[in-house]
Amino acid sequence: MRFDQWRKRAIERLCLYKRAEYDVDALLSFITGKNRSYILAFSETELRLEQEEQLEQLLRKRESYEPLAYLIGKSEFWSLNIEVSPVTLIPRNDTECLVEKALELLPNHACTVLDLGTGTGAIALALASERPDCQFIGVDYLVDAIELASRNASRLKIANTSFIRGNWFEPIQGHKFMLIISNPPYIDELDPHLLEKDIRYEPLSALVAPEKGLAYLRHIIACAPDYLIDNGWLLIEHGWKQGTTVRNMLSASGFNHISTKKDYGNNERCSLGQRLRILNTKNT
Ligand SMILES: C[S@@+](CC[C@H](N)C(=O)[O-])C[C@H]1O[C@@H](n2cnc3c(N)ncnc32)[C@H](O)[C@@H]1O
Repeated sequence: MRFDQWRKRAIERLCLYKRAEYDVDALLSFITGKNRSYILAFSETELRLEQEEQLEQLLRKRESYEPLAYLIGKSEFWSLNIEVSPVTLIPRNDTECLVEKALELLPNHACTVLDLGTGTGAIALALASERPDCQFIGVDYLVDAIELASRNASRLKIANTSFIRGNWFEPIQGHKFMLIISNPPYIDELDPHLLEKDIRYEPLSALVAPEKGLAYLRHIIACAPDYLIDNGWLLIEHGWKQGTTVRNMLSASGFNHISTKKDYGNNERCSLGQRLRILNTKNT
């Protein structure tokens, strides 16, 4: 079968998807090793039999909503080509608003940043690519995620990152950071969206938190002041309905200059607060 014939049939089969054409071209590109321009320009090229078989298998998986990123093993985040795997979350476009905000918060001089629940390393790598003068440490409790993030760093040749396995702050005891950034799991385990289409394939370990989705947000916000230098910032992603609760948590932990940033869909997506210098008011 020719490229154009396979394309046409595959687009028809994925017609219920918003991005059917994009997905079909990505699969074709993944199997043939040719980019989209080549596929369109040389549309009469014949597929080999084994390529047709591989494409059929992938198309069936995509028809069952298996995410494209898992099928082709990569996803784009902040213009970086990130390797992904089902051990952790596929980086979301909305998370790029944390990267934007973090770049505004970072001072002009070199400093150290902690990315908690780093997954693929997407946030740390995006920031590190923009700020080669700073150091970025990513923590995740899954060894597979740490290996994935480290592979991404070496493939992208981003040297100012390191990835450590551990439970939230446990592996960085005694260290302090200018910025702590985190996209922790924050979905309530009873949220019906977890049963929907593509999201069913992503690991619950990256999505779900106890206490109606709030447990890890609460833990990170409560502990962060001990790991921030004076005037350092905490920037944390949360669900679009969790903004008020997260702002209250930040306030209860003594943060100042608390605010919330909306994502590209105009939903509250991340909140931030600054740990101001604790002044010693006693006259000694
Ligand atoms: C929502 S994903 C975020 C991944 C990545 N930062 C991103 O934005 O695409 C949350 C990540 O937190 C990690 N995680 C869950 N519990 C953790 C814990 N107790 N300590 C450290 N990381 C944890 C998960 O393995 C997962 O990779």
